[in-house]
Amino acid sequence: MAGAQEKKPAEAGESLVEARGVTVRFGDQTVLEDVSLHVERGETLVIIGESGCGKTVLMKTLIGLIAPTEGRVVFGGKRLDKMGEKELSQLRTRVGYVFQNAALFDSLTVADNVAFPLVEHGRANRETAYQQAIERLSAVGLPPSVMAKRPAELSGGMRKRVGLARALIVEPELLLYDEPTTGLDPIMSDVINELITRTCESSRQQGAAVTSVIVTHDMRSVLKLADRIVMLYPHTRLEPGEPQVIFEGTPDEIEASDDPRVSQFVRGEAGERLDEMRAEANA
Ligand SMILES: Nc1ncnc2c1ncn2[C@@H]1O[C@H](COP(=O)(O)OP(=O)(O)OP(=O)(O)O)[C@@H](O)[C@H]1O
Repeated sequence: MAGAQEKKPAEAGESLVEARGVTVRFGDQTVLEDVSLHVERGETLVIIGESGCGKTVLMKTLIGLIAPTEGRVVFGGKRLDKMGEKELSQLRTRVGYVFQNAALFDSLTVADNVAFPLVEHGRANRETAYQQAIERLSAVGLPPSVMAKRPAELSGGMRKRVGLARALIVEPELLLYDEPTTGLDPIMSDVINELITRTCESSRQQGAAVTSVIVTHDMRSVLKLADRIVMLYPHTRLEPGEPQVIFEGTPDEIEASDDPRVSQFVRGEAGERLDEMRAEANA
């Protein structure tokens, strides 16, 4: 927490990406309704909320992997819906995505997985990319012995670190993390959090502070990493007219929140949820 308070966004107030009145529907299911948020350059924004409330959908919408049904997304001052496929794919080269399940290619070695984005974007030949992959893997604490292995031969914590190395190799301006610690033991979770913190710090020291958006349920990660937190509430459980973003603020503010929906989540208490879920399942 102290660490989170000391951190300062590089250019506070300037948005890198903004969602403005975003609604996302899949068929007749509304996942997001009229959601607005901004991500400031250089900050670490953490998106929390219960499973299925639309956190991943929101994160994918921010980089144009999902197009909003209504509303718009503005990235670096430009509307995504006005960009062509070429411009969108160029924009995505500025983004590193650490997927929930690491999303590695099983048929490639660990080193080739990490080198892949550089080769794919034509930013390095295979040999140079491979050398850089080795450096990135060593920076996340993976020994040379894993380079030639296949992802399936690694533990979950190792795969997450490979996924992080692959996202970092393009030196992104925006890093998106989808549940980076899910499924890991507390020590390995903290290792991942420490790597995320160090990535932010070293980018700041180099004068090009990375902007990070992290989706997580893990309150330890939230309190350790967040400059700012946004909490989403499931659309199905909102009263008509209620906003879907039910909290926006700092780690200190969320701990002091008197909204029972927020404090219940922060404390990890089920409250009436089991009975509500049974009622929903029987409806
Ligand atoms: N491409 C898609 N097509 C149809 N429905 C989708 C699609 N992507 C997500 N959904 C639905 O949108 C809802 C929100 O999904 P999302 O993955 O954003 O939730 P989440 O808050 O990230 O959940 P979790 O914490 O469990 O990962 C879910 O009901 C999901 O089934």
